[in-house]
Formats: sequence, structure tokens, C-alpha cells
Amino acid sequence: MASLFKLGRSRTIRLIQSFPAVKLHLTGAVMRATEVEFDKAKEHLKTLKNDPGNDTKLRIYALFKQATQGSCSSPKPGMLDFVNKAKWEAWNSLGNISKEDARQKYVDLVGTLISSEAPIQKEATTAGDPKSSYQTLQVTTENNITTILLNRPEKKNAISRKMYEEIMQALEQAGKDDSVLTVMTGSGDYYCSGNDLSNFTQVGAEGVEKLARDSGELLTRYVSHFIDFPKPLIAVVNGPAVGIAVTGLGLFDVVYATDRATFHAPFSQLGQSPEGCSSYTFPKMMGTAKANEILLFNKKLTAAQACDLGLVTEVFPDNTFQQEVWKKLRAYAKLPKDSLRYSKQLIRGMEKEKLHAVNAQECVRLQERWLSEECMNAIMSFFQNKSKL
Ligand SMILES: CCCCCC/C=C/C(=O)SCCNC(=O)CCNC(=O)[C@H](O)C(C)(C)COP(=O)(O)OP(=O)(O)OC[C@H]1O[C@@H](n2cnc3c(N)ncnc32)[C@H](O)[C@@H]1OP(=O)(O)O
Repeated sequence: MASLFKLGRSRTIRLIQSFPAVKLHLTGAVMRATEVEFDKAKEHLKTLKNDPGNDTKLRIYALFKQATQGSCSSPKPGMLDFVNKAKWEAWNSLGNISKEDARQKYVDLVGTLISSEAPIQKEATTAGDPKSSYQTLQVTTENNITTILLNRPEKKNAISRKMYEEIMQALEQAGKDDSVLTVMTGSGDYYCSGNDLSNFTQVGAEGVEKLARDSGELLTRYVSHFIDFPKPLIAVVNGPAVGIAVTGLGLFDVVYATDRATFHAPFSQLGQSPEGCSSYTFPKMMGTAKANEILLFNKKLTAAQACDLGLVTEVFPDNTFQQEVWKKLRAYAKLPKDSLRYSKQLIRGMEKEKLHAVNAQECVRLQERWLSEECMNAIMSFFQNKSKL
């Protein structure tokens, strides 16, 4: 039976170091848990927050049976009685170990599971943790959810070069961590005002062509991280979204929005062209004509309109938005991690190659656009305070 939850090697070692009972057990020293300790372990088991996975649950079951009833002597359940057969096999595999040994192993195992939940939360706040070293983000993991908070509220969470790099780093970590869901949201009143326009004003000695090439390369990598993200990715759109913060939503698996949010992709107004694979995902999602109003003619959508077009999954009143959305997400995060991951990969897998090709094509076009007079004038106007969206 495949495990739904595996402890990584380094984490197991840390647990062993911090858990004397396990250490003694592994070094062969004889320790016998009392019945009181056994009863306590039974109670502790009920407080476990994370599902330890089927293999561990079977081991717990088997040790409990052995500790309370001794060796397995019941007949093996039939082939099609999968659950009882798995339980029987786990119990039978303990052979003739004594009730006392089984009791000790049960106490050790429960202790390990309980302590594995506490130290990890503590680690999230230590200085060496990469999660705490971001400058433009706040990244946290709680209740099986890794949240990437865009954290430049004074700039309406505009995405600077540093922030593109940090978002990619945070996605890479979230893709590998033990969380079930990954959420992106914004701090302050905006979700995100899109690309930080000052990214285009920092021209180095090698000139604007080099800047455009570097920007194209950065954008290609950035969007690829969303295309390849392996687990459910959810946008919690807490306020207005602009530019790439809108177009990229087509690569999220679920999008929840406050009714205060707006969705604006003003590319022609900025002398640019669509990105984030929106030239493909938007027409596919809402039909070409509706996509054209947004991507060619700068139509700003309300949250309700975005929901009607399929860009947003559900809209919530602003005053209950956070409460309702997080309640939903906490419930989703209790679902089996691997099942969600594989299901997402099936749903998205067939499209991946296509999406990478679209991303590459959009970035080539943008590199040309960024060097155009249309685009340079639009950026200058913004910084001379002549034009806001
Ligand atoms: C590496 C290259 C990759 C390229 C990827 C391609 C992506 C394309 C896009 O995303 S296109 C969209 C770009 N975004 C915009 O054009 C938005 C520009 N901003 C605005 O129009 C307005 O700021 C606003 C409507 C978002 C909000 O207006 P308001 O409520 O009046 O707030 P302020 O304008 O006072 O904003 C506060 C503060 O934030 C700065 N700021 C906001 N957004 C951006 C931005 N996108 N880029 C840079 N700076 C931004 C704004 O200048 C103010 O700064 P200040 O207080 O004046 O220092």
C-alpha cells in the first residue's frame, strides 16, 4: 500500500535526536512502557493534527492489537476484503513479539508522531529558515497550507525583480514541502499592481536591448514556475489585480476573490502585449471575443464579471472574505495530499507543453514591445504622473 505521508531522512534524524525514547530503542537498550504511558499515548494519538498516512496507521493498529491481545491468531480475511486484510497483515507481521515490547513500540511511535508536529512549527520562525529571509514576501506554513504573501503594500505589491526571484524561490520550496495546498495573496488593499514599472527604468551600461533580453528571460522563468507547479495553487485575491497578476490567474487551480477586487490587463494602453499564457488560457476559458475585450481593449472587470467569465471561481463579500475563504481552504487542506497532487497533474499535464510554447512566444513578442516607442512613452508617462490606470 502506498504511503500518503513519508518522513524525510533529515527530519527523521532530527526527530531521533530530540526524542530519547526512540534513541534508546534504536541502540538496543531495554525500555518498557508502563500501562499508564500506554494509555497516555492512546490519548495523545487523538490530538495529532496531520494524517500520518496509511502505512503508519496500520503500524499503530498492529502494535495496539499486539500490546492488548498478543500475537495474531485470527484467520486471514479474504482477498477482496482489502482493509481488514491490510490490518491483519500488519498485525501478523509482528510475529511473536511480547505484549510489553509492542506497548513500548506503540508509545515510541506515537511520541515520534506528536513531536514531529511541534518542532517543525518552531523551525518556521528561526533565523536560518529560508522562509524568514524573504525581503518582498512573507511565507508561512500552517494547517497544511503554505501561504505566499506578496508584501510590498506601499507599492500596491508591484512585482520588482527581487520579488520575481523570491516568488520563484517560494514556489520551488512550497512545491517540495509537506503542505497540501499553496496559496498566493497580497498584503494591504491590493492583491498586486502587476509588473513594477521601475523594472524598465534601470538601464545598465549594456543598454536597453540587454535590459529587454534579461527581462524576457526573467519572465519566461517566472511563468514556467506556475506552469510546472506540482500541487494545487490557489489565489486569494484580496483586492484589485493588474497586468501579470491578472493574466497569471489562468495558471492557478482555484481563484477566490473579494467583491472589492477588479481585474485589469492594460497591455495595449502600455504599448505591450499579453503574457502569463493569457493569449491562450483566456480565449480558451471565456471565448475569443470576451478575451479580446480584456487583452486588446483594456476592459477592467469587476469580480462578479470575472467570475461569470470563469477567471474567478467564487466571489465573497469583502467583510467576510478572509473568514469564509480560509475556512474553505483549511477543509480542503485535510484532503489526501498525493491524491490532490496527482489529480492536478492529470488535469494540467496534457497542456504543459503547449503552455511552455505559448510562454516562450509571448516573451519573444514582449522583448520587441519593450523596445518600442509606444511602450517607452507609456512608462515615462506613469512616472511623470501623467497616467494612472
Ligand atoms: C521584468 C519584466 C517582466 C515584465 C512582465 C510584464 C508585465 C506586465 C504588467 O504587469 S503590465 C501592468 C503594470 N502595472 C501598471 O501599469 C500599474 C501602475 N500603477 C497604477 O496605475 C496605480 O499605481 C494604481 C492604479 C495601481 C494604484 O493607484 P493609487 O491607488 O492611486 O496608488 P498610487 O499610484 O499612489 O500607488 C502607491 C505607490 O505604489 C506605486 N506603484 C503602484 N503600482 C506600481 C507599479 N506597477 N509599478 C511601480 N510602482 C507602482 C506608485 O508609484 C506609488 O508609489 P509612490 O508612493 O509614488 O512612491
